[in-house]
Amino acid sequence: MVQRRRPSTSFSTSASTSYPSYAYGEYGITTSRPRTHRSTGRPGTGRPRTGASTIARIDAQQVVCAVTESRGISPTVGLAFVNLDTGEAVLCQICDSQTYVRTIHKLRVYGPSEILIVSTAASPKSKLFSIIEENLEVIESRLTLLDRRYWVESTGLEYIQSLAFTEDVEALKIQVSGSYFAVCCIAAVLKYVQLGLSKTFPFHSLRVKYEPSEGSMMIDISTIYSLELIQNLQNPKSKDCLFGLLNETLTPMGSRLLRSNILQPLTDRETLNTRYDALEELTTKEEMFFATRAALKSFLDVDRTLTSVLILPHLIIIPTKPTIQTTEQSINNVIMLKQFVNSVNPIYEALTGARSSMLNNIRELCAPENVVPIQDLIDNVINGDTTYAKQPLELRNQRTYAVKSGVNGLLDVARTTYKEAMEDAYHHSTELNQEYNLPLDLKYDSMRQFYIRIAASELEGRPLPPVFTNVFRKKNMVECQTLELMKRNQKIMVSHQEVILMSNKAVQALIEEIRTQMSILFKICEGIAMLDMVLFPHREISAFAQLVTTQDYVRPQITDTLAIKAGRHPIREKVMHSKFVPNDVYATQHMRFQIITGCNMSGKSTYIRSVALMVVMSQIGSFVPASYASFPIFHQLFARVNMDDSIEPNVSTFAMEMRDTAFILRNIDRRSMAIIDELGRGTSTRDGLAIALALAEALVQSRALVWFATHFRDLANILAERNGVISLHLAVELGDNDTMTMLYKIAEGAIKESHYGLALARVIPLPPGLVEHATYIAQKLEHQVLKRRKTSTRVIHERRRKLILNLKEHLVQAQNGVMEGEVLAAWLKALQKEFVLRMTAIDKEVARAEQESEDEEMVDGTEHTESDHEEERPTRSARQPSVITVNSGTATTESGSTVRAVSENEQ
Ligand SMILES: Nc1ncnc2c1ncn2[C@@H]1O[C@H](COP(=O)(O)OP(=O)(O)OP(=O)(O)O)[C@@H](O)[C@H]1O
Repeated sequence: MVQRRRPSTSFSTSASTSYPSYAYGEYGITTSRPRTHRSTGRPGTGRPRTGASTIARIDAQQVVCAVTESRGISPTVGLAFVNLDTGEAVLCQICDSQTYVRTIHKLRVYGPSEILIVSTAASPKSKLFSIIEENLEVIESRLTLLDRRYWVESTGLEYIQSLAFTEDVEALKIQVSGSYFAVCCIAAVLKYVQLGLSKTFPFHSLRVKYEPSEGSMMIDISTIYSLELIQNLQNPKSKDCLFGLLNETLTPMGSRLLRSNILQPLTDRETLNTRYDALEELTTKEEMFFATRAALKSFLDVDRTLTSVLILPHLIIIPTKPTIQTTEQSINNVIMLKQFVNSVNPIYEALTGARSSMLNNIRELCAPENVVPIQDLIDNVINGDTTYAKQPLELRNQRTYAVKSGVNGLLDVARTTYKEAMEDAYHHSTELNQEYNLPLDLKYDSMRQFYIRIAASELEGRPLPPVFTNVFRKKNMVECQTLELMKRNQKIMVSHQEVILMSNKAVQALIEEIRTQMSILFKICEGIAMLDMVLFPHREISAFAQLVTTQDYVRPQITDTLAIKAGRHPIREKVMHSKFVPNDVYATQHMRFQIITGCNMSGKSTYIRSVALMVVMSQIGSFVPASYASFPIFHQLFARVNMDDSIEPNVSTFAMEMRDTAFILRNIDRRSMAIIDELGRGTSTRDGLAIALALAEALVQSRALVWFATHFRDLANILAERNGVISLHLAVELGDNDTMTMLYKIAEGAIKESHYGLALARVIPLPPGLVEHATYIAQKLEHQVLKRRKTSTRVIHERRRKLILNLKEHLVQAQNGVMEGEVLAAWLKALQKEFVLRMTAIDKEVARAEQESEDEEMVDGTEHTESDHEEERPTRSARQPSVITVNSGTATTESGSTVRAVSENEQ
C-alpha cells in the first residue's frame, strides 16, 4: 500500500460539508472544515460555548484523532489521538451516553486539529457523527472521513507492537485487550499520518498511553469556562484564572501538563497521595526546592525537539534528499538535545536525598547511567561549547561551529570563509559609518540577513545618501541596506550553507544513534514536566517566604467528607490579600444539598466558587488555600453560575439556564459535585422559584454534593426539612443608623434578615413613612407564611423523618467508628437523650403553632388552607385596609403594589 501514488495535496485545504463529493486519492478520504453553527449557535449535547474554543487547544499543535463506536443504547466509543508535535499517542475507550458527552469532553480536552471518522458514519449520518459535526467549531477541528478498511484491530495491534517503546509494549497489549474500538482507532490514525500526511514514526519511538475511561474527573466546557479554570472571563489575557495562578512552570512541557491536568483532574487516590507527598517534601526542604527550580530553568521545549528528531518523512512517498532548511533544523535539534541532556544532571543532584516515591522515581530517571551514554554520543560529534541560542544570528554561529573539526577535512576551510565573510560585513558597516558620518547599527534577521539601522533623529530631515537602498521607516528608526552589504550577505550565506551540508552527514548519523535512546529521553522529559508542574508558586510563598499566615496552603486529605477550615478563593484572595474573609465548609451525605442565601454582594458566588476551585486543585495534586481540607474524590464537576451579572434577565438567559440545568440533571450522580448560582433569575419570580424548587428536589435525589446559591429565601424554608438539605447564609450586619456591613462569613440557617431590600431602601430618601409601612406589610405576610408552614402535616412529617434519618446515620458512624465499651455506651445514651429532646421539641412546637392558629382564626374569622403562600399574598394584602392606604394616594392598585414590593424584597 505504501507504494501508491501520493494522495492529492488537498488534504490540508479542502472544505465541504457534502462529504461524498470530495473523495481524495485512493485512500477514500474526505475532509470538512468546522461547520457554521445552526441558528441556535449551541452544540446539541453541550453547554454554552462562550469563548470555549480557546480552552480546547493549548497551542497550535498538530493532533490527529480517530473516533469510532459500537452502536446501541449505551454506545462504546473508541478514540485515539496522535500528537505529531510531541510524539505522543493516547488511546481511550468510553462507555458513553446517547448525548456523547464524555466523547465530546475528551475531544475538547485534547483539541485535535483533525478528527477522522469512518466514512460509513456520514451517510446516513450517525448520531455520533452529527454531534461531532455540531461541535467542530468549538473544538476547532477539521473532520475527515476515512474508508472503513483502515479501521482494523490487527493493524492497530501491529502498530502498538512496532511503534510503542519496547518496554511498554507488553503492558500496553494487556491494557488494550478488550478495547477493540480504541485499537481500531490507532490503526486508522497511524495509517492516515502515514498515507495522508506522509509522516512516519521509527520503530519503538512513540509514547503510546492507554487512558482508562475512569481515572479523571469530567468537567464540561461551560464549567471550565465559568469557573475561570483556564481563562479569565473579563480579560482573556489576564492571569486571573486557575491556570494563570498555578502556572509558574519553568518549562513548556510543565505548562502543558498543568493545563491538561486542570482540564482533567485525577480521580485516583493513590496517584494523588503520591503527588501530595512529593509536594510536601519539596515545600519542607528549602534547599531541594530552590536547587530544583534553578535546574528547571535551563530546559527548552524538549517534547517538540525530541519529536522533530523522531518523526521521519514517509520514506517512499517523499524523497529523502535533505534541503538546507531540513539540515539546519536537524543541527538545531541536535544542539537543543545537547542542552537538554546537559540540563538533566542538575535535576538529579537537586533531588539528592528525596524520600517521596515520585521524586525518587524522577531522580532515578535522571541518573547518570541513563544520560551519560547519550551525552557521549553527542560529545563525539558536537563541540563541547555549543549551546542553543534564541537570537537568530547567534544560533547561526552556533550551527556553523557545532560539528567537531576533523569529521570532514573541508569543514574548517568553509568555516574560515564564513568567518571572513562575517568580518567583511562588520567592516563594511564601519566604513559606512565613517564615510557618511552616520551612527548606524548592523542588525540581523533571518529574512534580510544583515541590514542597517539608523535612528531617524540622526538624519535631521536630510535624505539618506543614494548608496543606501531598500529604505523604510519603522517608528523612530530607518532601516536600509547597501548593494555591497547584500553581496556580503550572499557570501556569508553560501559559506554557511557549505558548512551545513558538510556537517549534515555527521549530524544525521548522530540522530540515527540518538533515536535508539528515544524512549528514555521521553521518559526523562515526562518526569521533568511532572516535577515542574508540582512546583506551584504558592508553595514557594507558603513554605519559604514570610507570608505563611496569610497565604498558607494546606495538604488536602482524601476522605469521605468534604471539610474545609478557613478556605479561600485562590484567585480572589490574590487580589484582596488579607482582606479576604476565609470560610468553613462541611458536607456529607446528610448535608449534601446546601442552600446558600444572602443579600446582593454578600459573597455567595465567591463562597461556592471557592469550594469548586479547591476541589479541582486538590484533584490535580495541589495544596489548597485553607488551614485544613479534606475532600472526597469527585468524578464529575458541574457549575451553573452567572457569567455576567450585568446581563439583564431575558429569554436567552433563561434558555441558557434551562439548557445548563438539563445537562446537569442528565449527567449528575452521587460521585458528582455541583455549584448552582442564582438559578431562575431569567424568568418571573414565581416561575423562577418553582423551577429552582423542582431542580433542587432532583438534585437532592441525585445524592451529589450540591451548593445552591439563591436569592429565593423561600427555597430554603420550603426545603428546610428535607433530608440531606441544610441552609446556610452569608452574614450581614445591620447597623443602628441604617448601615449594612457585609461580613462575608458563612453562618447556619437561611438568612435571618429577609428584608435587606427594605434595609437598603432606608438608606435611600423615600417619601416619609413608606419604608415603615412596607416593613409592616412584609412582617405580617411573613408571619402568616411561617405559621402555615409550621403546622403543615407534611412539614412535620419531614422534620420527624429527618431526625430519624440523622439518628440512623449517627448509629452507622458509631458502628464503623473506633469507640468501644463504656465510651460507646455513654455516647449512645447522650445520643438517645438528644433524640428524645428534639422529638419532644417538635411536638411542642406543633402544639403551640396549632394553638396560635386557632386563636388568630377566632380573631380573623377566616380559615387557612395549605395552598401555596405565594398565591395567597394578594388576598392577604387586599384584606388589610390599613396597608392599602400606604401607597401615597397614587392610582396604583394598592394590593398589587404591596405584593410587588414584598416580592422584590424577598427576591
Ligand atoms: N470572603 C470574602 N472576603 C472578602 N470579600 C469578599 C468575600 N466574598 C466576596 N467578597 C466581595 O464581595 C463581592 C461580591 O461577592 P459575590 O459576587 O460573591 O456576591 P453575591 O452574593 O454572589 O452577589 P450577587 O447576589 O449580587 O450576585 C466580591 O466582588 C468581593 O469583592
